[in-house]
Amino acid sequence: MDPLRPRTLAEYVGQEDLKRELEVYLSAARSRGEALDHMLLTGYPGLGKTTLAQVVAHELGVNFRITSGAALERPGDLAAILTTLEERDVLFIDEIHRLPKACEEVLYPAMEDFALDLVVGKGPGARAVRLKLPRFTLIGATTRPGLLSAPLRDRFGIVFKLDFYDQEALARILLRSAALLGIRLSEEAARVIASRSRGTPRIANRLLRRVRDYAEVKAAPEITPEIAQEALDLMDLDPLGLSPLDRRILETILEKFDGGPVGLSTLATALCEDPQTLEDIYEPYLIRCGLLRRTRKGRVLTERAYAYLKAPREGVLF
Ligand SMILES: Nc1ncnc2c1ncn2[C@@H]1O[C@H](COP(=O)(O)OP(=O)(O)OP(=O)(O)O)[C@@H](O)[C@H]1O
Ligand SMILES: [Mg+2]
Repeated sequence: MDPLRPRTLAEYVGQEDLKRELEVYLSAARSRGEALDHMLLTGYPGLGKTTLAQVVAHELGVNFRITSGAALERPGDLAAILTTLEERDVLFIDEIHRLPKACEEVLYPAMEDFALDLVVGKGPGARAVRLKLPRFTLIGATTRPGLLSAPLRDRFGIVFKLDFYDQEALARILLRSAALLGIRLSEEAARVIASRSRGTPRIANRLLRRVRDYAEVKAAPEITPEIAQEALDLMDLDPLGLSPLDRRILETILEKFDGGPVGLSTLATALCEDPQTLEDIYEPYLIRCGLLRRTRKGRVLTERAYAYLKAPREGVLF
């Protein structure tokens, strides 16, 4: 268990709009004594989807069952989980876009009618049996909502998209984590680490652990802004939190493709990286920083990227 994972909605930092809305649905479900409507969480890796699903179960005071679209191979795998759920439980399916079609079809009646359709027997004697399931809440999480089939997407009554966190929220997460880990971290130092965390709590917590290592080796009793800065410099993270690979992406588009547009797979080949990883892990933050744009023709560097790379833009003639 991740000791830094918030358990209650109050401990869950940031995502204020989402939390306000969720509060309403939680208290309505609680006061009616009903299961919460099915909920889909989308957002880039490390933004807190799994954490939020756990928080929901905790706030409802019900069991939290967790599985993943990649782990469910056959319909029977899913049926085995569904039949052990209790009334109002939360079933969390991570990476739900990876759920096989046959499992998805088991989910439709389960989500809609709280029923499990089974075929008993073989050949001409086979018959369909409908099992009643308890009313439960399915929470699906995905980094790639576009891959979900429409019938599945439409069965979620609540859909939330998690955003990147601002610096202030990340600094609060870092101060909370530091307190839990018994690390002395100044507020100023928290802001330094936050600024390089790519808007992502998981990265913030990871950087905190690395900075702590550095502080320990330097025998520093407290993480000051200077110590944090030195440790982050050592990791080769620049002021935007860009890693060497992020910079290589921008440089490659500039040097090999004249600033773009360049298609994802061509770019991935030039970088010797997996296109999926580029698209899911690296590009979103570059886009958020205003350094990269996705166009129909491919990826293009922005003015800001040119300034960042300190390369003069080819003369634009009017
Ligand atoms: N809102 C938050 N407040 C405080 N800490 C958070 C918050 N969101 C996430 N975290 C921290 O960041 C870590 C990553 O969160 P989590 O595992 O929930 O991300 P995720 O969106 O499920 O990522 P993935 O898509 O990679 O599964 C957690 O261990 C938790 O400690
Ligand atoms: Mg997760």
